[in-house]
Amino acid sequence: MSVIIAYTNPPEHVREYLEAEAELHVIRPNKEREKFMEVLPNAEALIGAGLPVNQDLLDKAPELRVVSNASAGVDNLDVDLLTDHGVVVTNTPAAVVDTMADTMFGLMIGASRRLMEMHELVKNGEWDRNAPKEWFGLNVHHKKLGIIGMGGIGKEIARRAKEGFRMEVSYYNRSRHEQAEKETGAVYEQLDDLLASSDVVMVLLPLTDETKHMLGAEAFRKMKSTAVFLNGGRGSVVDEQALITALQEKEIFAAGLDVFEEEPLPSDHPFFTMPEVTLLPHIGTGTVETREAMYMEAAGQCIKALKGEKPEALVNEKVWDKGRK
Ligand SMILES: NC(=O)C1=CN([C@@H]2O[C@H](COP(=O)(O)OP(=O)(O)OC[C@H]3O[C@@H](n4cnc5c(N)ncnc54)[C@H](OP(=O)(O)O)[C@@H]3O)[C@@H](O)[C@H]2O)C=CC1
Ligand SMILES: O=CC(=O)O
Repeated sequence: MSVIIAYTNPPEHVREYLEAEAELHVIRPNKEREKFMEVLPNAEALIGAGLPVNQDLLDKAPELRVVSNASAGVDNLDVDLLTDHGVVVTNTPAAVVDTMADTMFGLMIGASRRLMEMHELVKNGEWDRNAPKEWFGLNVHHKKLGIIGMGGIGKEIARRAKEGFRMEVSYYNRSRHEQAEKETGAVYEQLDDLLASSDVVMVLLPLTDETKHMLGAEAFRKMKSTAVFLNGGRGSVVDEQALITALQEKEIFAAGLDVFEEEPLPSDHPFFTMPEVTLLPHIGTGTVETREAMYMEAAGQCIKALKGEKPEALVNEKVWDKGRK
């Protein structure tokens, strides 16, 4: 079995695991184009994060049977196309959950309490008096959290918000998840109701044709003027220009973002001059332990699929029942 891992320096135990199971090629496709093109024709599996896999790549990889994304999001892949070609797609939903929940709480407190603004102010030597009221933020505890996208991450956040922060939690999702409601105490609401009543609106949606720009001007107009808006899903789920306008017009209080329509952010982006926006560099899962766990999960799922065993994190269920290569 020939496996490509598209990564600069995979963790040693991941490399050892894969080498014991397959002929492994460690390649950075963008930097080692020639080497990548050389091994693609025989590659049966591709492990990577954010690597676009489209018709062009498929044409060059006729033996490809598995694409294992070392991320929860799969918007870099044309999943329908891969399914049509009988290629199994997997991702890493288990490894990301807890660290993403940590990140979102960091963003929630950071944006609500204006922590980054205060940090800059102290570092700039502007703390020369008792903190005046103009520096105050908003409470998080006992407030209402509205989660949009009640998947693995949303569920963990709901649980912690209820138990740890004593928040009232509601959620909006494509389908209602009664089991998650029982487990976390979160309540299902229609999107408009959630937007109008939440103190913190948190987006954890995947990017798909349906979710692109799902949160736009109309959504921001419905929110409280004290609302804090957070996005940890994908940048393009939000109409960024509409968010900028909503913040400038003070339709909402603040925003905390880990993901953007264009990444990295272009140097002239309006967010850079907006103190009410807390920015992270798409680092929701960026801890040493979790990145390693993501690559290990991706490697495990990949080898399982190559051996014909059904992976737990199968993205394209359809391919398993019919026409898998
Ligand atoms: N910032 C970062 O570093 C990270 C970002 N992410 C992002 O977070 C996303 C969510 O991750 P995760 O919780 O693991 O994913 P899940 O697949 O577990 O959850 C996604 C949820 O979104 C819901 N959903 C999908 N489409 C719609 C829609 N059109 N309208 C309403 N709800 C919808 C799904 O509903 P249903 O149950 O009906 O399918 C599901 O409950 C990832 O796809 C990724 O983009 C993930 C990890 C790290
Ligand atoms: O953005 C990261 C992911 O896991 O998805």
